[in-house]
Amino acid sequence: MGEAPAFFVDHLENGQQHTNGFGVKTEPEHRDTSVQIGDRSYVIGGNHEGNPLFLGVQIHDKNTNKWSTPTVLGTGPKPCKAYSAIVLKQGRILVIKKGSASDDSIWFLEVDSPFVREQRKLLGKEVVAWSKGVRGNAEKPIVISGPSGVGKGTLIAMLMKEFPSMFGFSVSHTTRSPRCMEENGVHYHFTDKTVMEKEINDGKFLEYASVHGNLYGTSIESVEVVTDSGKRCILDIDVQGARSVKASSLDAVFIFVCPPSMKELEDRLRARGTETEEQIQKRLRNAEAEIKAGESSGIFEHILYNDNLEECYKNLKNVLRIIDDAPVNGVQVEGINLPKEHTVTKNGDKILIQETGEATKNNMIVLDLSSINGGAPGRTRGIVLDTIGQIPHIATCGTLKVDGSLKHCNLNRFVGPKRRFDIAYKSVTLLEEKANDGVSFSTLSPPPTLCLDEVNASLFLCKSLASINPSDPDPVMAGAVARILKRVGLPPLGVLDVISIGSLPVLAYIYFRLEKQFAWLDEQEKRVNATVADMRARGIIRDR
Ligand SMILES: Nc1ncnc2c1ncn2[C@@H]1O[C@H](COP(=O)(O)OP(=O)(O)OP(=O)(O)O)[C@@H](O)[C@H]1O
Ligand SMILES: Nc1nc2c(ncn2[C@@H]2O[C@H](COP(=O)(O)O)[C@@H](O)[C@H]2O)c(=O)[nH]1
Repeated sequence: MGEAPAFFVDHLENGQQHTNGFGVKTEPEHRDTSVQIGDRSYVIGGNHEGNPLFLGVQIHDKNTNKWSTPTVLGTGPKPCKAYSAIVLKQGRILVIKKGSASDDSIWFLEVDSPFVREQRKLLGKEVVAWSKGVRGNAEKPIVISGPSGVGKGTLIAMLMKEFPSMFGFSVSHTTRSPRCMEENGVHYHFTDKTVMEKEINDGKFLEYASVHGNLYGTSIESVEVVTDSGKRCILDIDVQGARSVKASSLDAVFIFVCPPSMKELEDRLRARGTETEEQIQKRLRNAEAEIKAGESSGIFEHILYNDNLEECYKNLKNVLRIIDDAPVNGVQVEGINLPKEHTVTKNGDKILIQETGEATKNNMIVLDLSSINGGAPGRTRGIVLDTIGQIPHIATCGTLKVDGSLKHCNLNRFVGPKRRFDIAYKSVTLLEEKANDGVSFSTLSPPPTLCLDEVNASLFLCKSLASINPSDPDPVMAGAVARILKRVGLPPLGVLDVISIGSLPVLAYIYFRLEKQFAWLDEQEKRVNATVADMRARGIIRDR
């Protein structure tokens, strides 16, 4: 039997009032939240440097007893009245806005992620980064690189024309002059070198590089704008930029486009007629190094050869596994509003959000972070939210004989209302799933709430909503059972183990009430034993 309890209920008390000596502007009815990571406390609340549109973040260092305001990268959430915060792996804090609209409630504050560490080094100052949580099956952004004139822009234009609701283009910044047909804000954000350098220093760029003598860069905002519109973001950037994005947490698909030959590349550049002879020569010189890097740097998962345009476009669509013109990026199937007043409980990658307050309906929501990807800069994608209603997720429950300790509990046979199981230590076999065949089963468990009042120990077999990793018991069920326990005023439970019914993984939760009511239990057991004996005689259950 697994060691129990394996489940840690870790209620974070939020809404603490902080005196930080730093003058965080907090409205009286607004509550700050503080989380501790190592020697640092991160206080989230109020507004950032007096700007009412940006949620404030302050850091308190225990060692120096000093407060500091970090440079905040990415667009953060707007302030609201209160937050829940939970420390996640990899230097990230999950921040849930209380009482916010469903598409604005889940945020991640990166305080020591690889991206933040990199930016801290680059900018030489304290940095934190926000990324918004995007629900649903979000597709990865796409980075397309290749030498100038190979046809990247042409391929991207074809893709956006055929699938207008699926893809959005990340509009880069550049210090080069616009070409005659180019529009500011559409093809590029044309900018001045000093302005762009300042913005780079302020941490506004996901990546930037000097390309063919000009500065080019992707601002964090450009990527966010596309992602927020529900589209899959395409970045047309050079190999240096692709390298930077690869090192970031954008988690993109990287595609490199090669020309059939240098001669053909030169012909295309000349035919385009947008560069002077000197610029063409420079671009061609750079092309050789780019192609070499593109083919051998390990950055790119896919290399496409753009000889015949139609063919190359078809290959691009194959690589992107495009099926139809459905919106793909972070589109919510249904909006689940998080309760205004709630507590959060963390177990592995799952966060249980339990409604609290006077008018509570006892709703519970599970925020599954096991499939998240991306992060700052940009969005954290792949969040799954599920609601848990009342008890029905507890499929079956029954009593078990306990000889005093969890380690020695003896799981005998258990008969459910319409199912028959053969329960042995750590395994449950579903014998039959139809009605009782005339065998009069006594269901050991009345509805769970009653059951808890009347027995000294109960085993709950809980159907899992999703597949269960044995080393990561599902907090959904733990939460559901915890709620029942709370209702009947009983202390927390321990997770017994993950077992399986056929191929269906279930969690077995055990509750001990080491006092009284043994008589009832004994009576129930007698009934069960009689039933089991009857079933064995009829060959319905078998011995293990
Ligand atoms: N397969 C192809 N065969 C012939 N011409 C092509 C092909 N693909 C693109 N072209 C042409 O080559 C020229 C360069 O293409 P495009 O502007 O798309 O290149 P690019 O890779 O985006 O260049 P840059 O990096 O400079 O923006 C365009 O005139 C385009 O019409
Ligand atoms: N690193 C980045 N490279 C970029 C970006 N936007 C465009 N580019 C690359 O620059 C060259 C030249 O572009 P052109 O429009 O002047 O022909 C091309 O290879 C682009 O891929 C950027 O934001 N970052």
